[in-house]
This record gives sequence, structure tokens and C-alpha cells, in this order.
Amino acid sequence: MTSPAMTASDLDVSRETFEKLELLERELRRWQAIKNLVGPTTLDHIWERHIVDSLQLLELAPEARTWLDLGSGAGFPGLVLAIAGAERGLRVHLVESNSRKCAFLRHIARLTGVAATVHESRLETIIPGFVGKADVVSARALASLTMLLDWTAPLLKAGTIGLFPKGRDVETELTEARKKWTFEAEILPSLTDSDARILRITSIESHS
Ligand SMILES: C[S@@+](CC[C@H](N)C(=O)[O-])C[C@H]1O[C@@H](n2cnc3c(N)ncnc32)[C@H](O)[C@@H]1O
Repeated sequence: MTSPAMTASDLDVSRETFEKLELLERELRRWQAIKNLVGPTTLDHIWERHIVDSLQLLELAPEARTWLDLGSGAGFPGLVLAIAGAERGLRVHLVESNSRKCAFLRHIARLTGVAATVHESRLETIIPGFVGKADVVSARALASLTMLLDWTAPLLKAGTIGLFPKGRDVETELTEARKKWTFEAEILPSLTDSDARILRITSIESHS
């Protein structure tokens, strides 16, 4: 799936949002040549693998106004959500420890003018400041579910919704995480990969 085959109405976004997503695609291709921001094999499928895959999270938390994205990389899903959520007043906080990737995130945030704040830091440092403040926390391709819950439990306990895209091993990850945590998880289908799932976590308690 490449951009000429895609339209704003395919994605159900405004013309303005679509143009900003196209800009993100163009800049990612330009920066990739020198900065190697994403897995090279995913470049042939930027729209499907990265943009649409990120975009699908927005409707899973339509009321969200403050969104925390951990390990944002080149902006997936956080930057795409900041672009697509701008018209509904969404602000996205992007947490990324790699300075090359942060430079790219800041560059796109500046070019598009969307409400994205880049935190060039380790997520362990940033999370405490968002307890009771983030409506949603997301993380794609960052860590096992158990580790994500270890990090985000203080947020989830305070009412933040967790949205975690996961691959085909989701059941194994759930079994492992349930050894330590009790939580409510909806397992939602992914629109871009029939083997993948999205976990929507709404409450959590530790066993001990
Ligand atoms: C595999 S990449 C995934 C990037 C993006 N979420 C995606 O799906 O394309 C994981 C990213 O998390 C960042 N990362 C890993 N551990 C982190 C930490 N403790 N704090 C902040 N960022 C971290 C890495 O620098 C990397 O960019």
C-alpha cells in the first residue's frame, strides 16, 4: 500500500490531515537515507505498516485529549495520532530516548504545527509526571506486555487507558502478564494485519 493508492476518504480523514500524513511519509523517506529511522524493509509499506496501523488507535479512545506514547521511534503511533487528532484538540506526548529519532519527531511536529511534545528521555523518568494526567498511554513494538504493565501500572491505576498493539503471540503475553497482574483487557482486531491484535487495558491490580 503506497500513498498514490490512498486517499483522504479511504482513511476517513480531512484533506488537511491527509496532506500532513503525506508530508510525514516524504520526510521519513528523506531522513531514512541518512538516519535509518525505521526497519528498511518496512519502507515499501509505510502507509499500511506505519501510518494506517497507527491511525486505527485513534477511534479506540475518541474522548482522549492527553495521550502519552512510549518509545515513539519515528512517530508510530504517536506522531500520526497527533496529526490525525489535531482537529479534536488532542495533545500527544512522545517519549523517545534516541536523539536522532527525537530530532525527526521535532522536525515533523514543527512542519505540521500539531500539538506534539517530544520528551527526549527514558520513559521511566517521564511516566511519574503523567499519573492522573494522561487519558491514554500507548506503546508499539517496545516491550513485552509484562514489562509494559510494570512501567504503566501507576497510570492505569489512576484511570489511564492502555492501548498496546501486539503480534501473533498476544495470548502467550497475556498468560505471562497474568502471573503478576490482574487486569481488564479487550483483545481487538488490527485493521492492517490479520495476525495482530490491539490490547485495550482499562484496570489493573498487582497480585501481591
Ligand atoms: C522497536 S522501536 C519502536 C518504535 C515505534 N514505536 C514503532 O512502532 O515504530 C522502540 C523504540 O523505543 C525506544 N526506547 C526503548 N527503550 C526506551 C526507554 N526506556 N525510554 C524511551 N524510549 C525507549 C527506542 O529508542 C526505539 O526508538
